Amino acid sequence: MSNSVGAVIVAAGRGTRMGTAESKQYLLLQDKPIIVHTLEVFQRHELISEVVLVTGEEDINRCREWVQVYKLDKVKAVVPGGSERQHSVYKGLKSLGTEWVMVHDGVRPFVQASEINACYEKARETGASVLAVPVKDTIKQVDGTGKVLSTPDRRSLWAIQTPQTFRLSELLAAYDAAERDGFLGTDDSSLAERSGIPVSVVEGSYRNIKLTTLEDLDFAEFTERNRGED
Ligand SMILES: Nc1ccn([C@@H]2O[C@H](COP(=O)(O)OP(=O)(O)OP(=O)(O)O)[C@@H](O)[C@H]2O)c(=O)n1
Ligand SMILES: C[C@](O)(CO)[C@H](O)COP(=O)(O)O
Repeated sequence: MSNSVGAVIVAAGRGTRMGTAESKQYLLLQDKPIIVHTLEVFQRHELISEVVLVTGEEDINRCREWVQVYKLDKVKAVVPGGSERQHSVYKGLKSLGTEWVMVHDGVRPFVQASEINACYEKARETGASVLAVPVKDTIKQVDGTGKVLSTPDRRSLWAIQTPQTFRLSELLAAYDAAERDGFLGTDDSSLAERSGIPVSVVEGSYRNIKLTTLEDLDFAEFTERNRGED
């Protein structure tokens, strides 16, 4: 148990921005569902001892079948998610039994093994970590009418990805507090931050995109065809 590392892979979303009939995590990439590509990265990684997969209630059976077919024996549980990502993560966390947890989006299949190592090392060193990349564009804060309000200094802006790595007990406490306070965040770190957990960024790669809209699928096809093991 000491310093054991588990992963919660969330895949209970509907993929409305992708707009496909099939939920994006189940679309095929080189003949294999995207969620399987993601699970395989964690299955292969020597740090990871246990994986919890969170899916839609109606997808549990097919996901359990893929766990068998693709020999994903680190997947210890496939559990139903909730209406928001945060609710899905919370359910996954409650089914995990490791000291550390990496929360990862099921639709980020291009995370590298070396990035998982770097995230874990940073979390051990500083308390918690998130994989991230410096923003490439200039970012502006804009009001509801389209009026530009400010231009934050880009040097302090990072686009946040997953995995996000925490001590499981600390993240669960942060999730309990968020539920109590009715706080809804778009990532796990925002819940940890408000609980006073120090979180550090680990610089990752622009390839670790979250497959969100249709044009991301072209990138995914290209990247999967040219993927090498790191
Ligand atoms: N209720 C939810 C919502 C999202 N997710 C998961 O969280 C990850 C990131 O979410 P996002 O890309 O926003 O996925 P969707 O919610 O499916 O997309 P959309 O917002 O376009 O509907 C995805 O792997 C998604 O399946 C989840 O497990 N449960
Ligand atoms: C967690 C996340 O992937 C970090 O970029 C992101 O915040 C998820 O947000 P979404 O609203 O579910 O796309």
